[in-house]
Amino acid sequence: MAELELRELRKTYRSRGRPAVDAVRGIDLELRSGELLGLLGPSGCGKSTTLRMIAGLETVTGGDILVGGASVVGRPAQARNIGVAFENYALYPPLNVAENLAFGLKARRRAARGSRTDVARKVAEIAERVDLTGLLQARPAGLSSGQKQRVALARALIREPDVLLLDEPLSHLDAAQRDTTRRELKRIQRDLGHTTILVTHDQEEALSLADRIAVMKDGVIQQLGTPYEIYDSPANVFVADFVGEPAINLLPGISTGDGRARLSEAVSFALPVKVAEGREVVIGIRPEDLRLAGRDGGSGARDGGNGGAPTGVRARVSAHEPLLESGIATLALEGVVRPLVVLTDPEVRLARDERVRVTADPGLTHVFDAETGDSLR
Ligand SMILES: Nc1ncnc2c1ncn2[C@@H]1O[C@H](COP(=O)(O)OP(=O)(O)OP(=O)(O)O)[C@@H](O)[C@H]1O
Repeated sequence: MAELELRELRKTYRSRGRPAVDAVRGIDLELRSGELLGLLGPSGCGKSTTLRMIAGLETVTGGDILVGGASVVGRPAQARNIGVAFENYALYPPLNVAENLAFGLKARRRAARGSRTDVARKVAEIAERVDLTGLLQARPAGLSSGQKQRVALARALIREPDVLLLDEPLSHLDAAQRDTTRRELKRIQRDLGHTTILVTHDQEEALSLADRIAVMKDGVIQQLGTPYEIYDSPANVFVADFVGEPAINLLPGISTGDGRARLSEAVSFALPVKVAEGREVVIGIRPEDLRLAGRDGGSGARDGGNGGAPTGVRARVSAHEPLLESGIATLALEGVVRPLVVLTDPEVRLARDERVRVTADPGLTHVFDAETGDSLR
């Protein structure tokens, strides 16, 4: 049985004098027990609305939410046993860390008739787990962003929720803190085994933390899969473009019918699948999947070898930015409007206007229908 299940979940915001907004348009999701699912998408795609409906902070327009097989729709937030750690921490400034952690528990203790020592023991336990023991007497104002984040997480965890919801948990942290906190978050989630949804617009966060990722756009899940599936086999142009840094090259072309797509008179690339002649496509090639094959100006404008002739598509260097781990070259292809971005080895140095050749492995090339944007692989 799925620990958390969303069935055809919908939300339409209606406010007087303004057009209705379909924020979530019928999404289906099933989370296994202990799974961490990343809900990834651009601002306004409906991530927070989905999270708020699960938490019980927003009404549901249609569909169902099941926790442990039972519907929670209509139940107030306090009755759902769902832990939420919000982006803005929502800590109580006059209370110290221990009191902030105890706050949610105390309300429950009254209901469950738990003892005062139970609360103190739980606070100490969870503080130890998330490395807050030395800060229990501190007030929120005196904490760093990373520490506040850990308090917010601990407060969500202390109630031993069935489901944990994390809303942009790393967004206020600087790069160094983000790295450490990300690792800690993963460890804590693994250790405690909570079924978790992590909402983020940051692909790196989703790719590194999540067991599976649901990519969302305009209130619809575009693709659900493991980070590898999302990255290696994007379902459409949107997912391909949203996931990957630097972004995938997306180049319009026309299928020649013999396994290639023509981008211009001079340039064609091999396709991973056969596509009918004349069909308009978009070719997707990730910058790291392109190789510089040579630095001469000879003839031949096809990728792949053909009997000793120079291989690769001819290109001219528009810019090259050598970086520590790899460089980024921007190339111009003859007759092609869009630039081609290629990752280069760290030792490579390219001059502006230098002529090079570039090859793509058809096995790593993506092809999409130009009209629908859907993958044809
Ligand atoms: N209370 C509201 N009333 C009307 N429209 C709303 C309300 N809350 C959100 N929306 C709209 O619903 C859509 C989805 O918003 P939501 O906040 O869920 O997106 P999001 O993906 O979480 O974006 P962000 O990352 O910016 O928070 C947006 O078009 C937004 O403007």
